[in-house]
Amino acid sequence: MASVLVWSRSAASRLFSVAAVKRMAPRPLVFCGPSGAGKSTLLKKLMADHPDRFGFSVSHTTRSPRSGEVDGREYHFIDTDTFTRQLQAGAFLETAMYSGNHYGTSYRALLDVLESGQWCILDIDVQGVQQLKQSKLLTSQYVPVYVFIFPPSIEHLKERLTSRQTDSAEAIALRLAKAEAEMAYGHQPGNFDLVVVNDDLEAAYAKLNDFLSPLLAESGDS
Ligand SMILES: Nc1ncnc2c1ncn2[C@@H]1O[C@H](COP(=O)(O)OP(=O)(O)OP(=O)(O)O)[C@@H](O)[C@H]1O
Repeated sequence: MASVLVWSRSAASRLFSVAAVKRMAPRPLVFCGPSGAGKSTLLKKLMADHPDRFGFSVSHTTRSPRSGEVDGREYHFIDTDTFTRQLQAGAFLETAMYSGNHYGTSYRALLDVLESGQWCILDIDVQGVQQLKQSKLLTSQYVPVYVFIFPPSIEHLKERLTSRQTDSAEAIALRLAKAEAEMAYGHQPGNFDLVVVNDDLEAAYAKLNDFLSPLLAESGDS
């Protein structure tokens, strides 16, 4: 009887520690939405409210480094042949092409952040989200949280992109053209765990934070 009790205690503590390990696992946080919807603005607030809980993975790109950019810090800068080889070897979780250059998030880059104990923010477009949803590693081991940020309207989006003053008129037109299809994907039920309309910034942030805070608490102190 005593030995059964001893076994039960150790079994219970084993079970408890397995549950604790599961509970502790940080998660990939996927942020999607049209350019100018306010993803970076909301992420900045989230990171300020939960210091040290989030990290960004370092992507690979075939574009040339800009002045001040350091290989391995802003991006891993690689040539097209290397990108193609790594892509064929299955190194990337998601890839995209912008302005004639390849970009990709490698499994390794994501795992580096998660294994350091931080949630990993993935600010990616709809194609990236679709690729991520195919990933067996993510669905079985690391379950992402998918968030979509909507602007109040296309008119607001245009106004925000224009007043941000970071893009040419041509680039803004391209971003707006892409926005409609992206928002249609965001509207489809089941594609995202949370959708937020970023109209009033404080209200939008409160909705995001109310949703994420309990999830963060599950994987450590928030
Ligand atoms: N709720 C809001 N009301 C008004 N302006 C906002 C709001 N949220 C963000 N903005 C402004 O809109 C502009 C676009 O926001 P932001 O750069 O965060 O968008 P983004 O989705 O990260 O875009 P991108 O994908 O191009 O990086 C910024 O100038 C930002 O200050």
